[in-house]
Amino acid sequence: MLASRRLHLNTKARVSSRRVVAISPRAALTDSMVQKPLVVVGSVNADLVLPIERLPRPGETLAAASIETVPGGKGANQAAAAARAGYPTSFIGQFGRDDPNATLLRGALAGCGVDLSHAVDVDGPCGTALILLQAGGENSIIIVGGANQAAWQLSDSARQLLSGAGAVLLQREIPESVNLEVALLAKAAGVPVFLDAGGVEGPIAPALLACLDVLSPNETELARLTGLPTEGEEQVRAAAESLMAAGVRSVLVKLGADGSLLLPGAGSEPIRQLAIRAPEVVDTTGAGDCFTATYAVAVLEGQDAASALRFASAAGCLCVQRRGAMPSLPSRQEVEALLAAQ
Ligand SMILES: Nc1ncnc2c1ncn2[C@@H]1O[C@H](COP(=O)(O)OP(=O)(O)OP(=O)(O)O)[C@@H](O)[C@H]1O
Repeated sequence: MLASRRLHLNTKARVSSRRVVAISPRAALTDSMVQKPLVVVGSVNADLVLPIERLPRPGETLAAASIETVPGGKGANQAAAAARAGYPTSFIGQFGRDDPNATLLRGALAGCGVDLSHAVDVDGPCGTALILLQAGGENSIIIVGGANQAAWQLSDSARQLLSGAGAVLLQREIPESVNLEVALLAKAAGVPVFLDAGGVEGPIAPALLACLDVLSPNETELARLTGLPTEGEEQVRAAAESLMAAGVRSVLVKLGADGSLLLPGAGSEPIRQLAIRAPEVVDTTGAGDCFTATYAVAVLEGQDAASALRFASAAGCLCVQRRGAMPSLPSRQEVEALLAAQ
């Protein structure tokens, strides 16, 4: 989360945004789907985290205080978040066959309860992110796509899983052609498609936009995707509406400590959810992944849009109070306890 991209909302906007409109986000998400798994197709990375005072200048060598390898990647984070939230979740992704980090990554996902039976091993390294964590909290990140960007071939069993899923959740850290293939397959089977806009920064192809039931950008991604300003709630809403005009069914904008804004669908009023106040913000890494995934879980469970937003906000609030991405994902019990305390 970039501090500079946060909205400055006026009081009027905040008050009016508290209005709750009970509406089912998607007619397709009926009770009969509750037991069908959420299938996350996406990236998995080994995050190499190096705390440093500042970035080295060209030709300069600096010492890092430590190096830590932690599981990450938007696909893996989102799969882990959904599973931790108590929903049956499968992950379709690619691990580097000869990369020792693959064991760590598989173990972390399995430990969160994610079904990995449709994940595959490919030649080469795992996706890897070198995270230069500077004093003051700023991150500079270099990504090696590795297995995430290698050739993908969806197996027949993976296709079957996707066709019978409760919903499919995508991000933008694997080839966009794979996202399109999966989205088309899901759409043909009547399976709702969620896309978190995080990852590659380019435009989304119209054919992919037309498959999306839920597109979830943060306001920076929203501005880049639409070419429109997103400096205040009205601008965010207008930019989100332009995505709906391009064929997306609903848009869920993440606004960091300012909460979120959902445009549930044509003819339905936007729903503004304020963030649940975190007593201490330790690390916002992964909050967006946690939010999108837990929103998908709540929708799959049949919660109405306003309840689903509150559920995801509680999960996001808990996530920012702990360090790391995957290690900070809250359990179902923690989310429910926080909601009960509101
Ligand atoms: N400081 C905070 N306090 C409480 N809740 C927060 C805070 N930051 C984020 N959240 C919750 O998490 C949600 C997602 O966070 P955010 O908007 O930062 O996503 P993001 O920009 O995609 O994050 P990232 O890229 O860091 O994963 C917010 O909509 C909010 O509900």
